[in-house]
Amino acid sequence: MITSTVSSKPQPASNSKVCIIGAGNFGSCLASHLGDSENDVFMWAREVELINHFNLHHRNPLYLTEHDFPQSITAIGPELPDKEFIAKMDVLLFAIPTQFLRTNLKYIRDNLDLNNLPLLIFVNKGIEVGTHALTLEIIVDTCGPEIAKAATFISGPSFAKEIVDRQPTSVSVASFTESEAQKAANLFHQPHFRCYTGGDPIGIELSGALKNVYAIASGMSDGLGFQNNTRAMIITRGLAELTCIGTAYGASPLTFLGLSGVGDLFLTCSSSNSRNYTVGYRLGKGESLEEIMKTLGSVAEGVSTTKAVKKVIEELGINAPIATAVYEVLYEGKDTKVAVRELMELPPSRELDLPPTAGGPARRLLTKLGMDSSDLDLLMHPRL
Ligand SMILES: NC(=O)C1=CN([C@@H]2O[C@H](COP(=O)(O)OP(=O)(O)OC[C@H]3O[C@@H](n4cnc5c(N)ncnc54)[C@H](O)[C@@H]3O)[C@@H](O)[C@H]2O)C=CC1
Ligand SMILES: O=C(CO)COP(=O)(O)O
Repeated sequence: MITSTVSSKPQPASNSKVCIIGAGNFGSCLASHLGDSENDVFMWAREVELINHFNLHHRNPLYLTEHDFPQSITAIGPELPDKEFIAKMDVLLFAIPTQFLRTNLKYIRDNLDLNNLPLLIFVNKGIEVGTHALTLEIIVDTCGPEIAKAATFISGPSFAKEIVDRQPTSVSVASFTESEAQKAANLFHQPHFRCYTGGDPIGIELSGALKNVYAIASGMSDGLGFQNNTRAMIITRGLAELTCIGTAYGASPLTFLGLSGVGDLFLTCSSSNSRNYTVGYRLGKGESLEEIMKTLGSVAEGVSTTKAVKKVIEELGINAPIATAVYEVLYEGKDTKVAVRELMELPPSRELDLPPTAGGPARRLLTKLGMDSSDLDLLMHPRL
């Protein structure tokens, strides 16, 4: 396992000071989860009305509106936390959509002290449009390699609403710095919430981002009126595509069999509680993407990620027909029924073929992180 040279704080115990950047469905869900176990939680929001309402009523007026939040949470904002505030935090957790992360990190970078770094956790599931960068790369670009190596990623089948209802849930937690992943796992662990640690942050990031694209495909199929066989086909072929893209990228194929991979793929492809599934379902019913986006009321990362994935697939020279079909429906106006017919008319092919040459994008990312090619072997064959 690779280690970072930043000097991070010791294991946060309960009574840790946690600052969550983002007060949407997942940010406020995690604030509630961590507030439940006696941490001092500060939840940053952009919306002044949300902050005032939350501090008065311990309810979020915009997201998870029925939930009573623990008294130990204080809403802060709309200015991002300053250096003095961050210096007091044991944990800084980012729960905002991927497309807004770079701007916010650029600001926060100047307020981070490398000699007294809080545990940094990222839970967003997407790929940046334009750069097609993973979150790890956004962190290297904005905060430098040492902070990126210490960053920890949490991903897996975890609807916000079900976590606050204390439904038994498990997630994957990965970092290049094992001790940071372990700290995050200990922090989040509760009787209804289990964490499994691993050393393939690139793999868990790719699975979290890509499953959203297949959730759109699955929703589309259900919206068109197809039934269980078709959904099972999309989930299974989606897993094959996802594993193929991820392996060519430089992640471990085994990661895609974990909670962040098949676990989250299965969840979001089969539930109308998923926003990405819902986007697909409504497209299948004939609504326009524009109308859906205007009325969804919450982020569906798969919509922007599909654009970035198209670039990744092209660069890798990978055949990913389902992701390509989703792109054509979302961005080239292809009719959903035509997309399905074309997919079904593809010639027979081998069921599972992992790409022979692997690892270009991951190798470039590791170079940015100051790691070498032997680290890629570690990444592709990690101790999961
Ligand atoms: N909702 C869920 O069950 C889960 C969500 N996630 C991931 O967490 C991330 C956040 O998702 P949600 O909280 O569900 O989204 P949401 O749509 O419920 O909330 C988005 C939050 O981001 C904030 N935001 C919007 N634009 C911003 C900007 N320019 N700068 C800073 N903040 C901005 C909004 O004010 C809001 O607080 C996404 O990447 C999502 O895929 C991951 C696991 C589960
Ligand atoms: O990632 C999620 C649950 O694990 C949430 O999925 P949606 O963003 O599609 O709602």
